[in-house]
Amino acid sequence: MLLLISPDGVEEALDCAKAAEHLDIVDVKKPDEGSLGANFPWVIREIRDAVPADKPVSATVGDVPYKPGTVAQAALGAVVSGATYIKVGLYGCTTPDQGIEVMRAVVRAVKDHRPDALVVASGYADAHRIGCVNPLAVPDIAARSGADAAMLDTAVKDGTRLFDHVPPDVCAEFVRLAHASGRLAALAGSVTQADLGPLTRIGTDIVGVRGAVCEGGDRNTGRIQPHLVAAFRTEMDRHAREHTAGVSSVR
Ligand SMILES: O=C[C@H](O)COP(=O)(O)O
Repeated sequence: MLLLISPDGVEEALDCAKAAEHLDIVDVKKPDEGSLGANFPWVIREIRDAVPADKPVSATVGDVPYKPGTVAQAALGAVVSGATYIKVGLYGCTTPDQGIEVMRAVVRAVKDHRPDALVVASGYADAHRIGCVNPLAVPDIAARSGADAAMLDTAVKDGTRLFDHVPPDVCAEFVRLAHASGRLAALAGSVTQADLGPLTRIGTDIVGVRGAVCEGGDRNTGRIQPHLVAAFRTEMDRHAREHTAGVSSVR
């Protein structure tokens, strides 16, 4: 499982750079503009320059409306600015067809410019609170639009967690559906170390984290702490080892 960490700007990205050996992807967002709030192009560029070249930079395009042209242009802005994972939060899409239309436009805009960039279709575990597409529709939206990954995050950051809205067995189905069409499965939403056991067991490819590696566990008032990133990774590695040992002992 890969660890994606979301700093809120250049200063925090520098703290991520100090913990670079413990993380896999640096994810640029602007939390005060929403769960998947988009940051400025120059911030993406500065963060790309600040983190080691072997660490991919991801950028969120926003909690987007059902406006395929607008979103495609924003996605192109993110990839031109140096991000190679482009995440789109399908906030304003109320049906799978709308999600597919938006994501097809994003895939074309991104891959025309940079074919090796990865496009991530993100839904929300608490979709019922905002009226957007059902979480289990997201893997199919990713598959039918040509996106590379299906993701879930929480839309409302009020302390409720991924598993409060989509329990582990449903997340397992999400991962299964994503894998069945050859997509990666990414999960996030106030994930803590306590969630790493189930996330590992169900085969999650990428876990996205911010609050759990911020001072005081607070994604808004706390800053990312390199030692918390290291501790999170240690716990991920422990679960990965235990899972591998468990799988081989039942063979
Ligand atoms: O993409 C990952 C998100 O930034 C997760 O943030 P969070 O752990 O504070 O919910």
